[in-house]
Amino acid sequence: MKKVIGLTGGIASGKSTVVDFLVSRGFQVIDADKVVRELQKPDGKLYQAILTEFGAEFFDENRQLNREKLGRLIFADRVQREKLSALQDKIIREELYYKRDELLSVLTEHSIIFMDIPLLIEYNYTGFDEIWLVIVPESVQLKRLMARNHLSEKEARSRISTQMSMTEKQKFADRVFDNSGTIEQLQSQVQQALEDLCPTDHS
Ligand SMILES: CC(C)(COP(=O)(O)OP(=O)(O)OC[C@H]1O[C@@H](n2cnc3c(N)ncnc32)[C@H](O)[C@@H]1O)[C@@H](O)C(=O)NCCC(=O)NCCS
Ligand SMILES: Nc1ncnc2c1ncn2[C@@H]1O[C@H](COP(=O)(O)OP(=O)(O)OP(=O)(O)O)[C@@H](O)[C@H]1O
Repeated sequence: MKKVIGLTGGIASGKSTVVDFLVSRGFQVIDADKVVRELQKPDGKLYQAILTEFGAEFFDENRQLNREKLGRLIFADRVQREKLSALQDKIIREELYYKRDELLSVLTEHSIIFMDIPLLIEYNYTGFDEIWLVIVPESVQLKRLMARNHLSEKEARSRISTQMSMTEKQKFADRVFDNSGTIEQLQSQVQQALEDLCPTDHS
């Protein structure tokens, strides 16, 4: 049987770090953030809608979306966040399911694919054999988010507060990975989960 695993977690929890490990192990991963970025390019399905609703000041001279500027706006303002979500959600969802079906159609029986979807739980994505969740204590999340995105503590806290808490997310997860330690410690938890999922492979 082919399996689809949904991977999720809060902002800067370590999903991409898990994805890097899965890819290094030869797994196919659909990365929602990357798919969204493709859709927001000038020839993508979201470009025109964002331009019309938010205006040219959110794009640079090469017609690339100024992600930092739009991010600053939407994470600080619930109304704008909902406006962006209403604009993008259906198209993102269709594209992710399309990519999943396309991938599944070319893979052999007993294949496993992963879908890294940050808002998987908040936005009610379905159709997974298992949901894997990466968690970190909020203090660690805050530190990593501030460092990665060059945000003030206030900005980082505000981004975290737009998402469901990790405690709440755990109720939906089949597997939980604690990323409060080193990357190697995270990888060994993922390795264990892979061995449980497909005992003969990837050991
Ligand atoms: C606002 C945008 C342009 C900012 O881009 P930027 O490159 O700075 O961030 P990136 O796309 O890498 O997202 C980083 C993280 O922010 C969080 N995040 C993104 N959008 C949202 C949102 N609407 N609500 C809560 N958290 C969000 C997620 O944890 C995501 O992994 C971009 O995040 C966006 O278009 N977001 C809306 C699309 C969306 O819902 N993305 C999540 C895929 S399910
Ligand atoms: N165990 C760890 N120790 C130290 N730094 C880490 C660890 N895991 C991840 N990081 C760093 O924390 C930041 C967030 O990790 P990562 O990008 O994997 O999270 P993410 O969940 O994919 O984030 P987002 O969804 O917001 O893009 C990155 O800068 C990453 O290098």
